[in-house]
Amino acid sequence: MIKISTTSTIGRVLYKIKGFYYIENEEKNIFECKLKGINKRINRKDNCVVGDIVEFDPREKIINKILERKNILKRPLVANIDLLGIVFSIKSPNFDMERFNLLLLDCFYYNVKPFVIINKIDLVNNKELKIFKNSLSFLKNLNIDVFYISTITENIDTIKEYTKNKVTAFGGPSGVGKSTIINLLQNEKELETGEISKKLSRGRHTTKGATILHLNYGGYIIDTPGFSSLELPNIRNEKELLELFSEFYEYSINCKFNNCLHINEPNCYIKDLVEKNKLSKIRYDFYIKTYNTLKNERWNKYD
Ligand SMILES: Nc1nc2c(ncn2[C@@H]2O[C@H](COP(=O)(O)OP(=O)(O)OP(=O)(O)O)[C@@H](O)[C@H]2O)c(=O)[nH]1
Ligand SMILES: [Zn+2]
Repeated sequence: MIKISTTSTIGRVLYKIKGFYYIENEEKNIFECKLKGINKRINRKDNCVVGDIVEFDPREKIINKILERKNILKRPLVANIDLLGIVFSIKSPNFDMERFNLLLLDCFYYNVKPFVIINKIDLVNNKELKIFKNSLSFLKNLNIDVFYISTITENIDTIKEYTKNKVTAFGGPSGVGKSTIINLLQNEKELETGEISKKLSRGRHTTKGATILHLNYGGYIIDTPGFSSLELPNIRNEKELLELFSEFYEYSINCKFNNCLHINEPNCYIKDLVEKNKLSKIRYDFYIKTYNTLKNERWNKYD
């Protein structure tokens, strides 16, 4: 058991500048602290990161302990995210299904709950929108919520409601409207908590890392939309890959082989379902492609 001194307080790391951590306590006061030596011993970048919930001593200005994390993302390096908003535009730039699936895979791998925002629907007609929605119908099987929006022609109150009292990060390709959306969510806040916002923007100019911002309607937002990787996470084997395709899981007990990878095996129930349009071919093809990439570029090295 670690002894907690009487001055110890719990707070969240909002941002980090040159070895100083800016921690917010429950009363929304911000404290500048350093990391206690013992926590620094292993010299790693992820010792203490933005989003960490920490025990700190406000008098000594020292972080004593980092509490267990719910999750940690690598890019941006942030911990304890409740939601990741995957933002794409339907057009301009065109929607990119492969990249979209890669981001979903990242979410499952890092144990972050995703939701999807398809922006710029003002650029298509009703028919095009309907066809597009159909191509993303597989999200329902994955229990992923999706919002079709335009920051120009619609208000985004549904997204405010959804992110209320949550820690939300946004990711997606360049130019899809992430900053526009974040600004719309942020705007009212500027008026009410100008003081904190001033402090935070000071941090923003001097740090390249992630920053967490308040939402006036409750909750936080990560303002570094750096989660847009095209690289596969470190999936170590077939089993780990299959775990990231949860929609296959419940059906795979019907495959002839209980270790079926749903590739070339006979009597594969998953392949049957895909042929009958009962499982998304888009997702299945992405699975096969990912499997092949990992097998050729990573796993065979350990054979
Ligand atoms: N037609 C249309 N344009 C939009 C919409 N939302 C944003 N835009 C425009 O799209 C462009 C890119 O928006 P940003 O918010 O800068 O996109 P971003 O995703 O933050 O881009 P990066 O900062 O490069 O990652 C801007 O010119 C916006 O005005 C929308 O709903 N419809
Ligand atoms: Zn199978």
